[in-house]
Amino acid sequence: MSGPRVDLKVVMLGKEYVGKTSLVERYVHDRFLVGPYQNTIGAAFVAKVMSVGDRTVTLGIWDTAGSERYEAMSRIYYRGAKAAIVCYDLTDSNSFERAKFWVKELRSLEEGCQIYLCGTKSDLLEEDRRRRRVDFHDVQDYADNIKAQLFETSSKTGQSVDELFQKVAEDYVSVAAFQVMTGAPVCCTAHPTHLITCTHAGSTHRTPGHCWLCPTLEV
Ligand SMILES: Nc1nc2c(ncn2[C@@H]2O[C@H](COP(=O)(O)OP(=O)(O)OP(=O)(O)O)[C@@H](O)[C@H]2O)c(=O)[nH]1
Repeated sequence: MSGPRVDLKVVMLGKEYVGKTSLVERYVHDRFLVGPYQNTIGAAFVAKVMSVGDRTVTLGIWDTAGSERYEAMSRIYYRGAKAAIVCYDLTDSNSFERAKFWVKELRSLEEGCQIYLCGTKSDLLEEDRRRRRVDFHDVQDYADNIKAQLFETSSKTGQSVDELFQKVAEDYVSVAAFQVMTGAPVCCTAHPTHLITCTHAGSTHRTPGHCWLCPTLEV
């Protein structure tokens, strides 16, 4: 892959057991792990390089723990994220309430973060439509209201998983292109010392900010 490099921090949020880790596993390793459920502790990080047109995009994905016990930690991980994939389980209405909680929080604390709502485990509905507990049209209305995009995915079959992450990257690249045109700060790459190099209107300078590799550090 060639072309200008773009780094994009993405955070996965949502109630425990909704399938955040499985979504990342399917996208990054194209696999679905069977076996006993293992909850995420704190958060896990994985990077995936992909392309959008002539751009090389490195997605730095933070998979947070859904358990409310780790709620305070999740806040650390979404700081500076440019995209949040807020997951809920299509067969669990409570998980959608929890998704709304995260949306509210992101909207008030992380304004620059684009939100993607993701209804998970769609394969379970293929097996039995009556298992759906979150209505598609209700969520679509909600998504329109909060200016989010909506996907329904299955990590088991892979349905719409690549499309979701591809859209996240494409949206970010087009926002960055718009910022180049308007002269707004655009492309921040992590510096080894955790300082941020910011390319702004053609000149490169170091500026305070968050390192997408290390969300806890502020300089
Ligand atoms: N049928 C089906 N099961 C899924 C799917 N995605 C996840 N699961 C199952 O749901 C359970 C929870 O999945 P995880 O990916 O660990 O959920 P999580 O949201 O990361 O959970 P926490 O780490 O606790 O926040 C596991 O038993 C998965 O196998 C899916 O698309 N279809």
